[in-house]
Amino acid sequence: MSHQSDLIAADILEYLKQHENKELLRFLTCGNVDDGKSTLIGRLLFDSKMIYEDQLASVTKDSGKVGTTGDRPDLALLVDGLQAEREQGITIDVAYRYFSTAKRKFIIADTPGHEQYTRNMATGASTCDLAIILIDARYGVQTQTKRHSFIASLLGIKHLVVAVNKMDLLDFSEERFNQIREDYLDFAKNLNLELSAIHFVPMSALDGDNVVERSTRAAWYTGQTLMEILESVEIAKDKNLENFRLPVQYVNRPNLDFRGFCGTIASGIVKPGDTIMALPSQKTSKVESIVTFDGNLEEAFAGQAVTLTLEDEIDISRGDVIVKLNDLPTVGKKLNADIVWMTENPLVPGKPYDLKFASSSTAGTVSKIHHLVDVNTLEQSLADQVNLNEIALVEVSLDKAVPFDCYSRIPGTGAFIIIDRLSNVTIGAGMIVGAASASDDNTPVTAAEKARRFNQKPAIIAVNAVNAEQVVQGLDRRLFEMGRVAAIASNEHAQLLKDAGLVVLVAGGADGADISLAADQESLDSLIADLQEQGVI
Ligand SMILES: Nc1nc2c(ncn2[C@@H]2O[C@H](COP(=O)(O)OP(=O)(O)OP(=O)(O)O)[C@@H](O)[C@H]2O)c(=O)[nH]1
Repeated sequence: MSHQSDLIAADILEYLKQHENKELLRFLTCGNVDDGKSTLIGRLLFDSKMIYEDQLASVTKDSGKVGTTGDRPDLALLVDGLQAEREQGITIDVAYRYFSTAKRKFIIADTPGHEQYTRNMATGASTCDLAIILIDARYGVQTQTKRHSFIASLLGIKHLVVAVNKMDLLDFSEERFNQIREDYLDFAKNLNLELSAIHFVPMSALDGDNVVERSTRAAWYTGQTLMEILESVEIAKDKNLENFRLPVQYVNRPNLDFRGFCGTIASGIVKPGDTIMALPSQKTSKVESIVTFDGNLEEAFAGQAVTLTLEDEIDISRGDVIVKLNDLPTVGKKLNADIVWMTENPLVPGKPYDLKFASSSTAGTVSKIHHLVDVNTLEQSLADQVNLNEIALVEVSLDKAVPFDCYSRIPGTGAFIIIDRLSNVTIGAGMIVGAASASDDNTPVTAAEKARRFNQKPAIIAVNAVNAEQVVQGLDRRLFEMGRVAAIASNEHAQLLKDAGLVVLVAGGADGADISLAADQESLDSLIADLQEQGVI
């Protein structure tokens, strides 16, 4: 639903244009049962005039019968459609509500509390920019508050609003508010959160103090109201514009003359002329054009849905990732990740699962549980299995090497889901912490460390032989196994790679080949020995 605007009557096209260009903020609300979550959402909608009159009339009528607010409309009933379904036992993991104000568009992820909280919250939070953590001012920071905050930090939510609610019951005591803020900050310093990005707001969702309208009862509070925060918190700079990653969702080939790779840019910026590499094939080319519905773009960045066309006919399929040549993700078979377990059957090390990454799917196992994290106390403990709603740091071993990033840097290519092979249901979600090397399996190797190593001694293989594809596939595997990333390039791009300061070996073929090789194991071994001798790998 959208706010009322005079422009709707005066110039509907202009209104629609403005609306389309408004920034979208996704947030989620979390709190204990009865902290006032439904009342708060109802109040946000009501005070921003996003309730239709007939809805209000019906809520007012129902309030007398089933509400908890006497003869005032019980705004919690606005959020009741969901509740009714819950009571009928229909499982709804996350409900999304949409609204807009003159400044922004909003999506609220509303997750039911109760026993399955971790799973639900992880699902709702994974795409959110901001989380509202509700605290009942009478009870202060509770175990649940800590749990929600931990999950929010794990999922990389950058902005938190701690809504200290029901302040009307405590006469808007400044002292109580400050105490809660201190308690919360004391706990939050152990989390991966920027403390200065945490907002605290004293409010009464029931009476509307500091939700949309400024409270007259808390004159001591000079900060923003909740709505002011939601409308102004800076989220544009949360986007990673440094590391280009385009997971390919679809290959558009309407006729023989056009081949475009479509997807939503997970991070970074791309321009025509950029040299790119497709993973896992490691073929390189240059961006020819960035095509969108509204015409070609001079550049595109994180969050935009685009179609790239390339200068060369290279083979890229759905599930591949397009990256820039000078900024590659880690490619490997072992990684460390925080995982949230989402099903009754516990996670057991060694059991085969299917794992789905932004770019590709593969079979694999959890090879080691480093430790469980108690979501309430943040304490770590050893365990031989992970149960429903538990969170653990684990090592994952994959059947084939996949490209990946650290979740904290690039969530789009730093997350994966674990799928049950029989039921095809998602049973876990993982946030990648870094690569895990086979030789040093106790110490996580971060993606940055891996990149550093890679940059020191890159091994780029350029090929033009007829059977080179086959050869390089074998070579790739060996290089991956040795913890090195190799790249395949056409000869044309070999020069580009050289210009970029990378080591280039031209394998096979005639023109100017440094090394020629055939597709047999012996040649492969000798090539590897050569590379090792030269210190390339
Ligand atoms: N005094 C006071 N009561 C409030 C306030 N906010 C909510 N309440 C009351 O607290 C009770 C619980 O509110 P809800 O909004 O239903 O709480 P909830 O967190 O959504 O609870 P669940 O939907 O059960 O998860 C209701 O009786 C509300 O009227 C507030 O700011 N002040």
